[in-house]
Amino acid sequence: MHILLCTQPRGTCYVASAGLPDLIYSGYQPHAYSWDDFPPLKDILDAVSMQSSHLTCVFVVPALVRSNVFACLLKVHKMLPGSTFNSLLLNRYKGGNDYVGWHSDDEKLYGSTPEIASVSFGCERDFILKKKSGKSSQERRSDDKPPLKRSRKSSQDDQHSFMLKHGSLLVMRGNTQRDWLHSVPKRAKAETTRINLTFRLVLQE
Ligand SMILES: O=C(O)CCC(=O)C(=O)O
Ligand SMILES: [Fe+2]
Repeated sequence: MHILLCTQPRGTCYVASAGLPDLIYSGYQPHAYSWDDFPPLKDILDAVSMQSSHLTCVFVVPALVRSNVFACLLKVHKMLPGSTFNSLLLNRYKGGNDYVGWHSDDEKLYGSTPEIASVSFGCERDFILKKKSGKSSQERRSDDKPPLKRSRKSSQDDQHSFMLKHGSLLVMRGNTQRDWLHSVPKRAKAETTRINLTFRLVLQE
């Protein structure tokens, strides 16, 4: 698999269906690879988005049945029966120095209430949600400023920390992007690679 490496503090790769508006965030405009460039990712997309009546089709694909990925996709599908996605931002954290800074995925192309299904593989990492301070705060992805502190759920319920383990599924929907920031901070003890797949629906113009 080709991972597009740029100046972000992790590897990223963007895959999207043809004809969608470009994704631009924090000054980055990643090249949109085609699903056909990555057949395994296309299988994953199909599994995540398919209708339940077609679910059995995937069971007969031996490569998927054997893989942990498949169990994960079933989880996504069961939890989000009506959801469809047409783009994927893949993140690769090679070790504890790789991170994503505080941001919200509130780009216009996702609409006002984006649904993001985030599947994680490999090294477990903390994922932190922090309530935005201002009512109309639009703090953007700040990859140049790593979150410094190990966060715990605060007494004001304005911060929550989740350990995203291998095979975990995290879903952000509703007003999550409007009201909350999230980050995956640096972690000295995270020595191995983590791959994170975030499936999103880009609205057609
Ligand atoms: O790696 C993660 O769990 C989060 C990635 C993320 O927030 C993003 O790609 O927008
Ligand atoms: Fe994000």
